[in-house]
Amino acid sequence: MARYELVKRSVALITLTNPPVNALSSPVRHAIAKSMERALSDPKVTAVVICGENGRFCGGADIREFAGPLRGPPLIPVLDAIEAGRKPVVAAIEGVALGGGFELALVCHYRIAHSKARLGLPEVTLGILPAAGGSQRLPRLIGIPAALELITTGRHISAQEALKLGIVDQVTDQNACEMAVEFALKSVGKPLSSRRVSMLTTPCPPDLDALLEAATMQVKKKARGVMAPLACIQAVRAAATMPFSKGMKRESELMTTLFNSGQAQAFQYCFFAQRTAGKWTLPSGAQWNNSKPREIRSAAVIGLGTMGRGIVVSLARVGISVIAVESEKKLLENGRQMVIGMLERDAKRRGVSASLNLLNFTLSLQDLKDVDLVIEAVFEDMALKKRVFQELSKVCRPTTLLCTNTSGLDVDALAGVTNRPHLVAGMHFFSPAHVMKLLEVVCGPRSSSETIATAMSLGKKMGKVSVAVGNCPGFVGNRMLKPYLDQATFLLEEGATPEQIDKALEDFGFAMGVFRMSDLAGLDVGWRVRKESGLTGPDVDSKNPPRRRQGHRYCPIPDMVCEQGRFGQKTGRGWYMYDKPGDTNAKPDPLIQNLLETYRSRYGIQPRNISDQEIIERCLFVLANEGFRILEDGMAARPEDIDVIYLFGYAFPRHRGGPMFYVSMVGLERVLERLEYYHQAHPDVPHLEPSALLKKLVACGSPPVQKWREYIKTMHSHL
Ligand SMILES: CCCCCCCCCCCCCC(=O)CC(=O)SCCNC(=O)CCNC(=O)[C@H](O)C(C)(C)COP(=O)(O)OP(=O)(O)OC[C@H]1O[C@@H](n2cnc3c(N)ncnc32)[C@H](O)[C@@H]1OP(=O)(O)O
Ligand SMILES: NC(=O)C1=CN([C@@H]2O[C@H](COP(=O)(O)OP(=O)(O)OC[C@H]3O[C@@H](n4cnc5c(N)ncnc54)[C@H](O)[C@@H]3O)[C@@H](O)[C@H]2O)C=CC1
Repeated sequence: MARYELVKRSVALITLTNPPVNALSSPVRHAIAKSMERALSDPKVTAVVICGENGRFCGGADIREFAGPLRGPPLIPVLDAIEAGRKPVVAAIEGVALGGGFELALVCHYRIAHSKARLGLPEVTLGILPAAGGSQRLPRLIGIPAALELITTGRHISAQEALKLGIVDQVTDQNACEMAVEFALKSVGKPLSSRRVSMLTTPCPPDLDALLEAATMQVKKKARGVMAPLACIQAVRAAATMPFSKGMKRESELMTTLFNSGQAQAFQYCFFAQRTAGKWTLPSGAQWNNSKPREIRSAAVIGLGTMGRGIVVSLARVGISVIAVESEKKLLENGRQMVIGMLERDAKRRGVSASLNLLNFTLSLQDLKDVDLVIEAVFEDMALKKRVFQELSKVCRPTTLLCTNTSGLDVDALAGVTNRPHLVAGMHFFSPAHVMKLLEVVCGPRSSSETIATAMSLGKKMGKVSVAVGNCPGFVGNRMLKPYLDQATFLLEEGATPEQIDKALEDFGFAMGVFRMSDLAGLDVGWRVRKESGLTGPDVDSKNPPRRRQGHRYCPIPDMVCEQGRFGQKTGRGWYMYDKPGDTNAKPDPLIQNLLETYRSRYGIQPRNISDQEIIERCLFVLANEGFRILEDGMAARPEDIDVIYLFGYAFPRHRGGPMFYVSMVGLERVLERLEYYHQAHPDVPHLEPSALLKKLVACGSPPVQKWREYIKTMHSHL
């Protein structure tokens, strides 16, 4: 877990050896403590260098250990002993120094970093704070404003920035370990007291209170209801106002509170869920570690509308040459200008040059003969998409992968019109496609393992979090969204207002409630889908009983809003009103209140007071209930995949862990009981009926979410 060697006759070289990231597990902490004791007591040793094996200094605490009781030596005394030692200790930072790894570097007397190294205190992203002295030492080393920013955001910084801030003493392009040994030899005999960061006085700005207040306002606005950044600010205040030992006590108290809050568990669950999601499997036994992806050098995107443009940008910025196709000259020119503008802005932001030379624009599918992969993003119209796929099948070479960005149509039906159904899959991006991190990779029953491996790997290359899902209407994310949206509108019928529902969801942690979000996305999109699926329209409305469609309860209020030309922010009116089209500042609209009152009185609905608790339960329990059905149907492999989809595609608050983790924390028994209650009250809403899997899990004693997979015995697994 750590190797000890004597180099240059007098330098003890301690190498952390815990792949893949040299995390500070219990055996590693033990090995560091023992190695330091040995180095400090050996008269031959005049200096010490600490480094990590395989070019990675240290990725911090072993996060898996947070789930159990502390074993082995605690980290703080191990670190204190390094700092207090009478021989100079140099950290040789290659790869990463994160969290506890950064704190380990901070107790060393000198820090040498490789130019490609990245440093940071990402604890806040795990729902905790740097509690091995990081919150107390960093402000002493670099001052309050810089430390506050790094600790409250968890941002990773480059070696160059670390040098500028005074965190590292030297940056090198050569072997950092060898440089550190040379450096250590030169530092022998120099006084160490000024190198012990805990002994420094925190440089305290005169406007400390105002600074901390501004930081508090900022994190409250950015991360509603999240405790960790606020605790980080309090810890930094302690570093500014207390002696080191008292500050350490405060740091530990704050850590204990966070550890016991439930939020830390949610964040840590998210960390592992994100990594688990990449580990896809297919019923054939093919999976992530036994299937080889193809290399994609060239691609084509068909349709340069909202989605196509972002997809072109996502591909081009990772060096893939793209042919973009439109149906008309004017649309092609418009799309071209939009894509170039987006790529230029993106490149400027990242400080690189825009890869415009990778782009080609055309009106003819004939130009796609030689591309490795195609992503179709034309209108959501099955007949049109089938025509495009038939044409592609004729034009593209037989090995070209054909993917669709459909948000919910049958991918296998598209595969069926081609001469290569095994090379067809869904690549479902989220809007805006060059910004949103989620990619649902839709595995049709005939998609080959190579096709899925390639789509997943291309997603990763584009910086997306890719999740493999089965082929069912709406796939995973949009399939779950429908019952959630339905509940929100049913609550409007029953007496709630858009503002009240949004506030309840925003207090829960969503950055935007469902109605504000719908105004941003555009209400016409859903309206078109409802019209196309026969749920609304003059013909349908006149032939169906009011407030019922296809045998179930139906709320026509969203259609009525659209009929008034209220499509959301873009028209300056939607569920809210805006000063002008395109404005983002949503204000309650008396016309919507009127519409709701008239509607209720027309149907004889007596409005009632609806509590925030009911809003949260009905919207979110029904969301998770559909998630259980998706697991039963085998359309998602595990609850973690559903949570990742909601975290990255629908901005579910991370401190709640995702819909499935959230209900597991509420308690499955309680969720079942409330769904039964609401279903009894609304028997014409089938989505409220508790799913068989939820009932089964409760009957089996409500196991933790990580164990649900053992209980999901699907008849027809699609993944
Ligand atoms: C009642 C309680 C009271 C409490 C009292 C208070 C006293 C407490 C005192 C001391 C506490 C000390 C706490 C501490 O030290 C805090 C920390 O250090 S928290 C950890 C901070 N570090 C991080 O957040 C880094 C996380 N990792 C990453 O960001 C990336 O993995 C990294 C950039 C390092 C590498 O990225 P990449 O190459 O893309 O690889 P992967 O991300 O895919 O990871 C590969 C593999 O490794 C696993 N892994 C990564 N980091 C860790 C880790 N820190 N611990 C465990 N495992 C880790 C990752 O899961 C992957 O494995 P899979 O099997 O694929 O999942
Ligand atoms: N808008 C969204 O938020 C999301 C949409 N999607 C899906 O992405 C696809 C595209 O959606 P949007 O970009 O929103 O639609 P859009 O209407 O903005 O763009 C579609 C584009 O396709 C072009 N097009 C139509 N037929 C064509 C043809 N034969 N050849 C070349 N170009 C053609 C149109 O001219 C138009 O520019 C749909 O399947 C949609 O369901 C998926 C995720 C999110």
